Amino acid sequence: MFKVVPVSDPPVNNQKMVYVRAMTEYWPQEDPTIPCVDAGLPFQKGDILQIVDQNDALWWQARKISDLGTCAGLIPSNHLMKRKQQDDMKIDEKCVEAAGFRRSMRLCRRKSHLSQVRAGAWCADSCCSAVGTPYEEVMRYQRRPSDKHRLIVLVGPSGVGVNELRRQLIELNPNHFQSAVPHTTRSKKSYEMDGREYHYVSKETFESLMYSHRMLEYGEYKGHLYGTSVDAVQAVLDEGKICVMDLEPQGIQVARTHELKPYVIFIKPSNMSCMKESRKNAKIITDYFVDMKFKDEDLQEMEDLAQKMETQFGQFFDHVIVNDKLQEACAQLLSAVQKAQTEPQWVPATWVSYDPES
Ligand SMILES: Nc1ncnc2c1ncn2[C@@H]1O[C@H](COP(=O)(O)OP(=O)(O)OP(=O)(O)O)[C@@H](O)[C@H]1O
Repeated sequence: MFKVVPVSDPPVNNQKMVYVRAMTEYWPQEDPTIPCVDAGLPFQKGDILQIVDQNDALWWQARKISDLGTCAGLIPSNHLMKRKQQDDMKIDEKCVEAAGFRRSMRLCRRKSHLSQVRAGAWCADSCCSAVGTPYEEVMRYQRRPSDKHRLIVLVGPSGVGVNELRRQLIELNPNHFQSAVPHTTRSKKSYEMDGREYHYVSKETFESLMYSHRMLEYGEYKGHLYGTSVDAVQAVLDEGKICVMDLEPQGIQVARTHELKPYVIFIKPSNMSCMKESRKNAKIITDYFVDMKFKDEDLQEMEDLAQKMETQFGQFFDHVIVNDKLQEACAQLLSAVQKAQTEPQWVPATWVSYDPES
């Protein structure tokens, strides 16, 4: 049975329009259970959908907001999509593959301790999100000038230029952009100052932050713990500045809270031939060598990892920047960061209607 909904504005029957972010993808052609393939609406992770009708328990009608002029199409209801995901054994295969993500020792982040400790978490986190919430209800949010700034999160495969872009952005206006000061359990060096390079804390203090979920990411390196706390980010935001941080992608879900309202930017490598040209003088730091030149296999590895990140975490990316020419990427980053703070954006509905009492 179908209900035919004419394309109209305002909403039919004065129903409140519901908007959702697709946390998974859907291809009607590959779904043998859809009542009418031609009526199906294909969508990708991260697409924002306007739900036109959700009266049927199994099949909803929706439009993509990028294409509101077109007719609504059929999509599986929340309930049906969850059931499909649970039945779909492919999810398990993806997990096995994801669990194999390792940054090589050769092309390893300086914060390699983080990736090593958290590598196993990629699998668990991504699968939870896959079977947990097929659709996340979203609303338009526009930051008022009196509100704190949104946290800017940069994500990307190791070596793509996340740190370089963050550095360049901060250099443009250090009074406006700032990184959060990380915590460490290692002892302070003579030239360092508490609260400048790091917050130097005991293992007990660090662990209590970890267990009370106040660490956005953390890991161990040469026997010492390192991490970035929610409070360190808040301290930057409380000063009226924009906090810019890079995160491993599995940390995105931890950061996605009403308090931080992160805007996630994925930094992506361009194609191999462009990368070979733009990175011919670039240097990377590995666990063993400082200032190594990029090899072809490093660039290939970067491309592969970027693809996997997009497949697994693309639903969380608010914006994507291809980092080919550095100055262009930097200009794009500045513009995206400004838009995130001044223009309406889709965010989880719970961030807008947040009730601290509930
Ligand atoms: N668009 C670009 N063109 C040329 N060189 C670049 C570009 N982007 C970054 N680089 C250079 O590539 C190298 C690696 O960049 P960066 O350290 O920022 O990588 P990353 O993504 O932070 O990874 P890691 O955490 O492993 O260092 C640096 O030498 C940086 O200056």
